[in-house]
Amino acid sequence: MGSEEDRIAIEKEKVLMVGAGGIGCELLKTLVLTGFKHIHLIDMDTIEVSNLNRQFLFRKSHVGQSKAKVAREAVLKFRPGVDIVAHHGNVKNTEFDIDFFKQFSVVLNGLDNLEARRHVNRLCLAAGVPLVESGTTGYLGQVTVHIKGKTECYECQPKPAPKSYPVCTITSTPSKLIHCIVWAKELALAKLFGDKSQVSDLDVRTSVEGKSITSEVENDDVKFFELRSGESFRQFAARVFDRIFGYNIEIALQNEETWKARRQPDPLYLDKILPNQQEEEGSAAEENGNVVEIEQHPSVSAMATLGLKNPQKIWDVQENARVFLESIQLFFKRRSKDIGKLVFDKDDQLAVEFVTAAANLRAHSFGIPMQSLFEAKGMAGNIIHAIATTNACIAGLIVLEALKLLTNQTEQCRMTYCVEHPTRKMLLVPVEPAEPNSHCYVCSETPLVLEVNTVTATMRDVIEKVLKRKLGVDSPVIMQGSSLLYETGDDLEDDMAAHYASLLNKSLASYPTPITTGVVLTVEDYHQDFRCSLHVKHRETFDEETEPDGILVTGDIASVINAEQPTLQPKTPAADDEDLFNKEENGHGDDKKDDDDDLVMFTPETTAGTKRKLEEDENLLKEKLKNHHLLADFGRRSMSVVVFTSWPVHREKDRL
Ligand SMILES: Nc1ncnc2c1ncn2[C@@H]1O[C@H](COP(=O)(O)OP(=O)(O)OP(=O)(O)O)[C@@H](O)[C@H]1O
Ligand SMILES: [Zn+2]
Repeated sequence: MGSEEDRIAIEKEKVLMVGAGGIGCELLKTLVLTGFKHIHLIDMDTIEVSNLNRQFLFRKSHVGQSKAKVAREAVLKFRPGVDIVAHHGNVKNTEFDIDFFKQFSVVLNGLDNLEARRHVNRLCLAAGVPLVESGTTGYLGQVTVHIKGKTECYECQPKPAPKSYPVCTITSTPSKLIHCIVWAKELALAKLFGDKSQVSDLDVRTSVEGKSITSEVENDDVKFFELRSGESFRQFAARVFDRIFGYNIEIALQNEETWKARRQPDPLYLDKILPNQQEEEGSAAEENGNVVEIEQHPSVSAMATLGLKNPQKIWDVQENARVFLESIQLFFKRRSKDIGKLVFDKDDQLAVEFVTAAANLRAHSFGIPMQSLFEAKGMAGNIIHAIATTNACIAGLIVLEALKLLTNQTEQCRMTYCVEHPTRKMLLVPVEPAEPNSHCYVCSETPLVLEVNTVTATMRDVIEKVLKRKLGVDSPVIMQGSSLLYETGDDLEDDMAAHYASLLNKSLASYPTPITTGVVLTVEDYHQDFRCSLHVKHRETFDEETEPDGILVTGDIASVINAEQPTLQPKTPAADDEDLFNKEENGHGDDKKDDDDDLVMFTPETTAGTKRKLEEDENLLKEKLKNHHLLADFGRRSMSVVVFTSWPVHREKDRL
């Protein structure tokens, strides 16, 4: 920072920080030490043990408390005079609306997921507040600056779509462990312990290609996965085991076509794998049957009760079977409050144990090598180990950019990329920000084309698969001309809510005014101050491999959403193939996982004409980055710089 004048100016500015995690802790400390005196801080999370190694404002005694509040208190201890307002909540909550954002001179993001980043981007655009956006993953990091009308917004550039897998690969023909992990996480775990009302187009029952499963069978299937009266937990677990690893595989084998060119899976039955073990073991043996309300233990572990100590050891089939049985029993005995609403969380030890065991058993059946819990957890949770030093560098860069913004030096602002190996002796590579992309559907309201089979797709499909998942819209209002087709909100009258709900499952073509080729839908989200128009185009068929959603959004964001993205992920200790880094498997992920999250992207041809510095560094940068697996297909597109967009979800967790 330059002059005394600047310093005094900074003291008056009010800034908003979003995220008090790895970057956020560093950022808050650096902000106050730089002289910022008015800071609002939003974080929705509470402190976990696994945060402590890098989120240095937190101590063991803080575990379970609000990150935002503890971070504030910790900083006030060494800078008591600073005015810090801590908000424990989701930045997407309606209390953080455009007016809330307008009170700040700049917004600084230290987030870990695409969904929240997009949301903050939209509010910053709406409020006209500049945004400094950041992300780290391992040694890599970036800080980007977004000023409405002057630079790209956060969404001007393509973000790689989360990896998705064809439904049939997951349900019928897995060939990699990640397919089995997706199956265990999204199907088996969800089916046994999740919200059964959630519609899923996947089922634990292995689907038989070419044969439709009748609703009667589906019904039977739902009942099958419920505890029967008089049945012990162990009997239930054993019944589920034989069904999903034995019977369902036998059914799948009946479809000879499927296995002509593939290795046939082996059905697994419990009496063959654990022939002498009919009884409960571990802690599950302490109580039997439908015992009610035993004390709930959120940290209960099947490994612990079975005496399996090393998370890096690959369990054999028997051990996987024992963990599978034990974890189901423990869920019923010690986690019964979670049953019916469980969602996979990488920090949930018992859920990770269940997923590891179920995935390994399925892998074994399909002749796929099994993995240790440590590796499986990394894959299921998309974990890349964080490095505190990278977070600290990135936080420093965020503050530098904020200072430039607040002292009228916006032309000095830079996007800065932190690389693993020096490029021209630089580990921090600065790039001049690009101008706004005139084809951006967020900041330029470019119309989009919605390609969909209007006879089979429903409005629910459009809302879930397109508006929420792909376009990041939270509370969509959908109009066709002047007719309102859908809206949400607490103030909605019951009869209107019922009316919209009744339409949700109707196909688009069967709407009162059919929604088919030529129709333009207008989508708005008032909270985000977002609007766009979707030009509907009926299309009969979609490629199951490349278009598993059966819906495409094209136009200028075609490359953003639908194109196959280069896989440029840095290697981590847990990685053995590209799938590891692509969360949101099979398109089923909730948005969180999304976490996730996008990884690396290129400046595509659509931005030709935008100004880019470092042109001369391009080749060098390419070479350097190639060396550590960052560039997969540099040749395919013309580009001037490599951009890491945002960061893979869940990072460092060394507590296994
Ligand atoms: N929508 C949101 N609203 C408010 N805070 C958010 C939102 N999404 C993410 N965050 C916060 O952003 C922070 C990101 O920090 P970080 O990447 O270090 O993640 P973490 O959850 O602390 O660590 P890990 O993912 O490795 O467990 C977290 O504290 C998280 O709670
Ligand atoms: Zn934009």
